[in-house]
Amino acid sequence: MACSRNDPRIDYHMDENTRMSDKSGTTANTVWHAHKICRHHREFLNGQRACLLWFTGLSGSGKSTIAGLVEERLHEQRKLTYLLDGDNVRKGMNGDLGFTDADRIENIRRIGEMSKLFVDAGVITLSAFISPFRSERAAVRDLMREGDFIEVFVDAPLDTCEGRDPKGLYQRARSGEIKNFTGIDSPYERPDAPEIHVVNDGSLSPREVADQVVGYLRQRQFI
Ligand SMILES: Nc1ncnc2c1ncn2[C@@H]1O[C@H](COP(=O)(O)OS(=O)(=O)O)[C@@H](OP(=O)(O)O)[C@H]1O
Ligand SMILES: Nc1ncnc2c1ncn2[C@@H]1O[C@H](COP(=O)(O)OP(=O)(O)O)[C@@H](O)[C@H]1O
Repeated sequence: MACSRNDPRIDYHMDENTRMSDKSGTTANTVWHAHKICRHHREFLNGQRACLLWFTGLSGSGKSTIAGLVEERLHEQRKLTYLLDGDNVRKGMNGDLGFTDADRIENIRRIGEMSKLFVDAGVITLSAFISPFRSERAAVRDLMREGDFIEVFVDAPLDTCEGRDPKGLYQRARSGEIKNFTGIDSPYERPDAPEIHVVNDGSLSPREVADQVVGYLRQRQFI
C-alpha cells in the first residue's frame, strides 16, 4: 500500500512531540533532523493508530499477566505491538539500576523515552512497570502527544499481591533481606485519574480484566 504525500489522512507537518526531551541542556548544540518518513507514514503502513498503554501497579498486581493477554488479543487482530516489561528491561538496558527512588526515577525516564520511540515507529506499545511515583508517570504522559498515553492502573490490594508472591519477593522483603520493596518500605502512589482502572483482586479472571482494556481501545477507536 503506497503512502503518497497527497494522502489527506496524513499530517505531514513535523511532529514537535517527536523531539526528545532535554532537561539537562546537554544537547544544546545538536539540531533536530526532520526526516521525510514520519510516524504517520509508519502508522499508515501498519494500518493502525499507535499509542502507549502504561500499566502501573504493585509487584504481583497482575501487570505482566494483563498486559500479555491484551497484547495477545491485539496480535490476533493483526495489530503490531511491543510489550516492555519491568523484569526484562532491567536485565538489559537498565541493568545498571536498582530500586532506590533515584534509580526508579531514571528507570522510568529511560523507559518513557524508549516507549516514545516505539510509538513513533507506529507500534501499539504496552509498558508494564511498577512506576510507583505520580511525577514520573506524569513526565511520561508529557512526553507523549495528547491522547496517546493511556494509563492503566492494575489495582490489587497489597495483601492479595503478597498472597500471590510468585517470586517470593514479598517474603524476602518482610524478612528484611530485600530493602526498598514497593508497598513494604518504599511507597506506591496510586494514580489519581487513570484512563483505565481495573481491579485485579482475583474476583475476575485475568482474561476478563484484559477484556476491559481491549474494550476501552475499541471504544476509543484505537482498534
Ligand atoms: N525492591 C523492589 N521493589 C519492587 N520490585 C522489585 C524490587 N526488587 C526486585 N523487584 C522486581 O523488579 C520488578 C519491578 O521493576 P520495575 O522496573 O517495574 O520497578 S520500578 O518501576 O522502577 O519501580 C518487580 O517485578 P513485578 O513483580 O513484575 O512488578 C520485581 O520482580
Ligand atoms: N485475576 C487474577 N486472578 C488470579 N491470579 C492472578 C490474576 N492476575 C494475575 N494473577 C497471578 O498473580 C501473579 C502476579 O501476576 P504478574 O502479572 O506477574 O504481576 P506483576 O507483573 O504486576 O508483578 C501471577 O502468578 C499471576 O498468574
